[in-house]
Amino acid sequence: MIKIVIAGPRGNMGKEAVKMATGEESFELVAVVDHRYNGVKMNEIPTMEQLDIPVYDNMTQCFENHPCDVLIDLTTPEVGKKHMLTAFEYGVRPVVGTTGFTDEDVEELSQIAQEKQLGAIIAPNFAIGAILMMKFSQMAARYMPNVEIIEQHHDRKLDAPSGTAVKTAKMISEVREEMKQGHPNETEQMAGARGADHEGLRIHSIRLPGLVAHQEVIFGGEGQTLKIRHDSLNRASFMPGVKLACETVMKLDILVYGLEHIIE
Ligand SMILES: NC(=O)C1=CN([C@@H]2O[C@H](COP(=O)(O)OP(=O)(O)OC[C@H]3O[C@@H](n4cnc5c(N)ncnc54)[C@H](O)[C@@H]3O)[C@@H](O)[C@H]2O)C=CC1
Ligand SMILES: O=C(O)C1=N[C@H](C(=O)O)C[C@H](O)C1
Repeated sequence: MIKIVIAGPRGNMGKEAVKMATGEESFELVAVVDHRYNGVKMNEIPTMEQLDIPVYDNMTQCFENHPCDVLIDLTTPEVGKKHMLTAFEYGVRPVVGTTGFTDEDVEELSQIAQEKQLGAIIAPNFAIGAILMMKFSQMAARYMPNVEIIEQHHDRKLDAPSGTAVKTAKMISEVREEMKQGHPNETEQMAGARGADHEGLRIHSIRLPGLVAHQEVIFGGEGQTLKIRHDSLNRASFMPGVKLACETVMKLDILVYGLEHIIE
């Protein structure tokens, strides 16, 4: 039985993760952490799943009262990092879907995981199809290095570009030399028209109500284009990946950044 705590249980992802964790026979949800509520049960909060599970507004207090194996964090980057540091102190393995971590954050957290020999997973995208989209894009970039990313998300999203777009760009950079794209003399008539620049690869972020999470990676070559696209149509699409991460993190003694390292 893997004992789990979830941070962010009222969020889009947190709600889905609560359903997943309580629906799995080998998982036990022991508590949740939400910055607005403390000392109540989930079923006393109308916006939470109606469960007889304690709610804390403080991770330390939560871990003191409920020893557990895995923390699932689905909050914001500042909060997620703090939660991870507390989890490491208590020997709890973090599974983090929260996006917006800097390279320095990931490096710092990796070092701590290594020192403590404690498993941790930060996954910018838990959807299996999105992992494949990233892997296929890396494969295509070897042959078609002119590439741009268009990511589309709901308008409640805080970070841009998305964690998935940043991870895709980094994976492409492993096989593509830094290269400026477009006309050498191009200018932006309006700031931002050419999107964000990752080693010459452009990333464009669209935010609109009605969207969930979508990404298209477009490659251009002489007389041809290639488009690799993934769409998450709901948050349930992420849950098989969250489940797999919770199971896998128990066998790790380092931090793994990206589910592509787990799905071979
Ligand atoms: N890795 C993946 O596959 C996915 C990652 N995400 C990421 O997960 C994060 C959450 O996304 P959503 O659920 O859509 O956002 P959301 O805004 O619906 O939920 C975030 C929740 O965190 C809670 N929160 C904020 N501060 C907190 C604190 N100190 N302690 C406990 N809870 C706190 C908020 O109350 C809110 O309920 C974002 O960073 C998003 O980019 C989202 C979808 C998929
Ligand atoms: O905020 C979201 O919704 C999502 N965030 C992740 C990201 O930033 O890539 C994963 C997915 O795209 C949904």
